[in-house]
Amino acid sequence: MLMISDLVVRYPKSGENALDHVNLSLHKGEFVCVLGKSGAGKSTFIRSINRLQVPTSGRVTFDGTNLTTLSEGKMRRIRSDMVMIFQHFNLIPRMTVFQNTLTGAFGKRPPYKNLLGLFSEKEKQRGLQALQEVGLEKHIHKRVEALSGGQKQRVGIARALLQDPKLLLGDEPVASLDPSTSRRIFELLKSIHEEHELLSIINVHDVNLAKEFATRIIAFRDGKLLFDGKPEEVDDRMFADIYQ
Ligand SMILES: Nc1ncnc2c1ncn2[C@@H]1O[C@H](COP(=O)(O)OP(=O)(O)OP(=O)(O)O)[C@@H](O)[C@H]1O
Repeated sequence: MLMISDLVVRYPKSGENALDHVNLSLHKGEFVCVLGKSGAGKSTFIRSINRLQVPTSGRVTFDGTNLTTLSEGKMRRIRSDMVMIFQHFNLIPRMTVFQNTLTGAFGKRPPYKNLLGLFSEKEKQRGLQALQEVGLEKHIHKRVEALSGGQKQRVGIARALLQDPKLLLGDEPVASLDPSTSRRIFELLKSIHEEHELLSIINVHDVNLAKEFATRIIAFRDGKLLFDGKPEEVDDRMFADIYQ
């Protein structure tokens, strides 16, 4: 489903590659957690997949389409199959839970409808259903700025569901949350992943969360792919290698 071939990212004025000749093949149904110490390249990797970060060289192929050479218009269409969950939620603070959730449908609608904020009954029904899935149906009319961090991330996930994605990307989605809330968010992500048969690729700092939820773990060190394997293969020695 997703092929990463010889991917290199070098930021301007940097003497080193943030991602250094990475090769990976990732499949539908995999819940991939990405590990690595700060600066290892995790975020650059996630952002290169949906071309928020343009690769310096190499290739990202999604469902048979080479994204690296795609025009911005075609990329926008492909991006509507990909969704990103962010550390700081990226919600619109003054809008309600319901309004924020409905913006998830924007990528698949004509722009004038988005400008006018017109939503069909079917879209509204889908919004409500997504909020039920994340357990926020009682809060639909609250402004998101009044919510806790965990609730905000649930809105982020409901919004993602409205997009009906095939690929879920998470750039440190629990880094701003306490340990028990983080665990609940991972439980939710995993159940949504299974329910909607996604490929999920999620950066996480907490190795225990990765080991508990991932079906596959990859780890970067200095931009290079250091590990690619099963969660139980991340033993103390590998842990030390990743975080040395
Ligand atoms: N916009 C940028 N301009 C220049 N260098 C950058 C930029 N973004 C990241 N880098 C550098 O690229 C390397 C990889 O950064 P990246 O953010 O991908 O790491 P990370 O593993 O996600 O780190 P963290 O866990 O701290 O978020 C680092 O050396 C970082 O300093």
